[in-house]
Amino acid sequence: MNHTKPHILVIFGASGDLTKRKLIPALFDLYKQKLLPAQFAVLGVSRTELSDEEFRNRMTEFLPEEETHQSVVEEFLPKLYYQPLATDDGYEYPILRDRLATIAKQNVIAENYIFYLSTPPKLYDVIPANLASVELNKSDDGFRRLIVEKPFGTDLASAKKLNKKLLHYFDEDQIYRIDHYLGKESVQNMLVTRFANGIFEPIWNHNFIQHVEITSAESLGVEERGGYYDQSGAMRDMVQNHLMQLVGMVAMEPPVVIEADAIRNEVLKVFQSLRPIKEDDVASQVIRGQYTESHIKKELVKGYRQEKGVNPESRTETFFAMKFFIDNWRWSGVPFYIRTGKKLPTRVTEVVIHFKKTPHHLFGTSQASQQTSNQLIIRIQPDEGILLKFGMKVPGAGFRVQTVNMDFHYDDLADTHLPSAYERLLLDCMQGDATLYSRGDAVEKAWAYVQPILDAWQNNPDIPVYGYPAGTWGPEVTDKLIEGGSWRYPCKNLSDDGNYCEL
Ligand SMILES: NC(=O)C1=CN([C@@H]2O[C@H](COP(=O)(O)OP(=O)(O)OC[C@H]3O[C@@H](n4cnc5c(N)ncnc54)[C@H](OP(=O)(O)O)[C@@H]3O)[C@@H](O)[C@H]2O)C=CC1
Ligand SMILES: O=C1O[C@H](COP(=O)(O)O)[C@@H](O)[C@H](O)[C@H]1O
Repeated sequence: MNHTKPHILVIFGASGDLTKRKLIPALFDLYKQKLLPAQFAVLGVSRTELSDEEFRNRMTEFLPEEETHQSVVEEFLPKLYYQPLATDDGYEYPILRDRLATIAKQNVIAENYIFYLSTPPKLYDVIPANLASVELNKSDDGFRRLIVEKPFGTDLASAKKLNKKLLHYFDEDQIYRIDHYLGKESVQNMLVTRFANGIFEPIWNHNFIQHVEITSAESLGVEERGGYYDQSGAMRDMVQNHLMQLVGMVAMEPPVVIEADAIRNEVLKVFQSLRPIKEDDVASQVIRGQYTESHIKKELVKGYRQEKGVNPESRTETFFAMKFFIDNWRWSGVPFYIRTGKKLPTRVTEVVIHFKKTPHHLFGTSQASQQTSNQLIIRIQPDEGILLKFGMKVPGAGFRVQTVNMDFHYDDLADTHLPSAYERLLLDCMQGDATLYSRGDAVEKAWAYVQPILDAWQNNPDIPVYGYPAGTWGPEVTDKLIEGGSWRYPCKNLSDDGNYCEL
């Protein structure tokens, strides 16, 4: 059943990269699956002069080419409209209000509007103010929702300021702060793995878990985004938002119900329980790195400082790793390790739960032959799935133990469409479900947690930025972060490791 009410989705920043690469293809996929209401329209808005027809033509390039879709594409395109507008000029907003009313009338759409901010962040407070100036922010007759893209500020102070401004014009329940990691099917599956399985739930705590490792690696560098990235770095780009949200999902208590506030309350509690990092401990608990020139598969690869838009003396981190603790009943004493970086050997995001070893060594005399440490690997991407590693007897004489795999891959499910993160999140917002969107208080709490790290880096130039050759797993010193253990070095396929590893 389609629970989505008729509405118009207004995309600010419609001539930009995100709109063409992610938003329009996601909307098309929803349309194809008949998940959009019959009365639905998209109004693209930005300064570039384009007609409706020109906008439709531009977007066509980003829709799938398969012949079977051509008729669907032809049905979909007329739903797209375009309005050139100086988005930062309040005087132009009556034009927007009138255009919306006309589209609504033409298509018999009730005046329900979603405003998507896909512009440079400097407009995130300007556009809501301008919408309010023509009373597009509130209505008694229809809904008004605001989707805000990341980044939500660049530090704690700016995040608070942004929240305050947004809340001046929209209520919290109208605001949808997007974190596309929460839209990933495999991230949501973490809740199901944890809370729908009697075998996992009882052991998900400090009694059974030795440590938790979270990796989000990218093989790409900064590509065309050097200018943006050099002002941001891995901490602001990936850690404060996506990785913190993953930590929330792994560590949260069971919510009372699967509803937005119940889940978001539990995520907030995790952030509230993070043991604060002291500025003085940053050098030992946190590692930052930057990729340097190297050869990957015999090809010379640029170092970060040679990338377009990057300061040749930049100290911006393209790699980040950290050890931290969650001081609550469930996680007392369990170290968490996270790492993320660009130009690492492969693109992979996964959570590895390392279970404690058995209390007594029964089999064999050497450490290696006696025990395996069981691992549960939740693969977010690619090859989405779950892998359990456990010890089995090597057939034959004696009792030698070897580690074997039990795995599930989403790909094995026949005919299952894994929705893209934007597809899922857009649909949720259309249905008024904010469960997979970040709440303002949690965003601020996440910033508050990482702020001492940013301060330490700013105040203490002696904290090193370690170099690592592009195509490697980050600075060598990262290996020493995990006490008594080592990082998993994942391959493209979830189940591969050891002697065979396709990257
Ligand atoms: N691209 C991506 O994959 C991701 C992007 N984001 C975030 O989404 C937002 C949009 O990103 P992206 O599409 O890549 O950005 P682009 O630079 O490609 O597009 C920016 C858009 O904003 C419009 N715009 C309106 N007013 C202004 C103004 N005053 N100055 C500059 N541009 C203006 C531009 O169009 P015009 O010049 O015609 O007005 C353009 O359509 C950013 O905040 C980014 O951080 C987040 C995650 C991923
Ligand atoms: O938000 C961002 O995420 C992407 C990584 O997203 P993924 O879905 O491909 O894992 C990252 O490349 C980008 O720098 C960052 O802004």
